Amino acid sequence: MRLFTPEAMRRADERAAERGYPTLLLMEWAGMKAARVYRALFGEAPAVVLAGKGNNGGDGLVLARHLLLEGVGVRVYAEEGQKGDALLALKALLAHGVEVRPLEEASWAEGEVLVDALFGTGLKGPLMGFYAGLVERMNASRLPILALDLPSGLPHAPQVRATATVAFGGLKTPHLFQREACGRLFLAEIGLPKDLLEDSTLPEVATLEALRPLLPRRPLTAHKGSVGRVGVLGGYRGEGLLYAGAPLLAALGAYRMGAGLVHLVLPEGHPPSPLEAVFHPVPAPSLPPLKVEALAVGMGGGPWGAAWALAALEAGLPTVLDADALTLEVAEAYRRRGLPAVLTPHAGEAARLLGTTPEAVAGDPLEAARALAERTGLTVVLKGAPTVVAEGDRLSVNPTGHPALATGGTGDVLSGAIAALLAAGLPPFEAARLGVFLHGLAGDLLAEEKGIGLLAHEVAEALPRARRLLEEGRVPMPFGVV
Ligand SMILES: NC(=O)C1=CN([C@@H]2O[C@H](COP(=O)(O)OP(=O)(O)OC[C@H]3O[C@@H](n4cnc5c(N)ncnc54)[C@H](O)[C@@H]3O)[C@@H](O)[C@H]2O)[C@H](O)CC1
Ligand SMILES: [K+]
Repeated sequence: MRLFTPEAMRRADERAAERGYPTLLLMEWAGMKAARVYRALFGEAPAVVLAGKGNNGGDGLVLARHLLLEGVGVRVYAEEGQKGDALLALKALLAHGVEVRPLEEASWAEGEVLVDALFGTGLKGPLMGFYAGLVERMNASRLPILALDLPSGLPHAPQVRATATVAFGGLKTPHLFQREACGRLFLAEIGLPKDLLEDSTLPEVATLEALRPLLPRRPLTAHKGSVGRVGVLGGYRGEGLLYAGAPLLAALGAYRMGAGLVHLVLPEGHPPSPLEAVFHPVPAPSLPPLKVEALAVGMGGGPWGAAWALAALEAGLPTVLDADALTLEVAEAYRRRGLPAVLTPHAGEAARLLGTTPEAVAGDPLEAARALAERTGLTVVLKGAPTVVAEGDRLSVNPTGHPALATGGTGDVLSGAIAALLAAGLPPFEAARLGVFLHGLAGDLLAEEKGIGLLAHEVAEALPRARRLLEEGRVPMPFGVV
């Protein structure tokens, strides 16, 4: 599945029109499907439709007609000046004898549901004046709001804070990156030809269908040396012992993602855990002989982070570079050796590597991940909500994951999990997408059971369940499809 920018969606629309597809049909399906979602969420509750003069407003006028036909009370306030399909939608509604009042008179009462059909993908710049005021009044009303296509105002502020949003045709960037404003998310298929939705120049939204075939198969004859062994190099022994748990959590992540054996290379005196690992205490960052197929490097390394990474380079293996191993010098060394390496920065680390601010990275994570992949020539996992995976000109946005994952050590578990998939033979882009998806799903499963307050080792423990759900094709979609 692809992630659209408003421009890309408009392009798909235009190409359908060029082929002779009547765009009024798209609007009819959009309004009809949105009315279906409305009924499922709000039943018989009366609607107040607030419609702009563009096609987003047109969708709202179609929805109003469908609700009316189903016997739901509807009051419509619309801006003047409809053209094209939106004008036809207005005429169809008026033919039913509905009174359409000026938007300036919009008011509502307890028990009603607001339908936000003010602006969709055609919005240019932030809302001001009357529209900003209207959106603020809608949000202050405390009534449920169903947003059509996009909560009006997105991607800027102010914006409608919707109870639910129905995306038409495809998900657009704000649906995943400004999720909070969207409430419950639904994706409505509106009849666009499928090939127009499969534009390979657009980022991917990672789905069950795309990731399931990547899961490494485990034959009956498997043994611990045949399913992928991982080496974890990290930890620091100097002034204080920082993040002593980090490499141990990476080892857990690797084991729970199916590694046959995990070797832990740690500073002498480091607590040895988990019991299942093979320990290699060393006085300073170095690479003992290891029989492994992939490495995870840097966790808890502190001032030793880059030294661990440069020592690990000699193994010539696929490697996950995390935390303190994330420097431009290290990335350049891996690129020059032509080694498949996966960098796993959060926004702060990515900003440091790109020479910008964490706010700039958080403001456009797709672009930041792409730029970092270009700058380093490596695979980048930019951790966030949502996490973005970038390699060359490929971008993948991960739809799983829960705010409960925002806790110490979950990133270390992720690095170990990706290393296990590299060790099992997956190429870096595939290992990263699959690891990120399952790690997020493990968080979703746990958060549903326990709520906020997860521990990173519990996320590792939930990885096998996430993997099984994916294997069986039973991963719940993070959005409804109508
Ligand atoms: N996905 C699809 O294939 C389909 C989507 N549909 C819907 O159409 C809208 C996009 O419609 P468009 O007419 O291009 O734009 P809008 O309705 O979002 O708004 C245009 C309207 O707004 C004015 N405007 C722009 N910026 C501002 C601003 N900052 N302040 C005030 N006014 C502004 C502009 O002048 C226009 O008048 C899409 O989201 C879907 O909902 C189709 O229905 C079917 C196919
Ligand atoms: K809208």
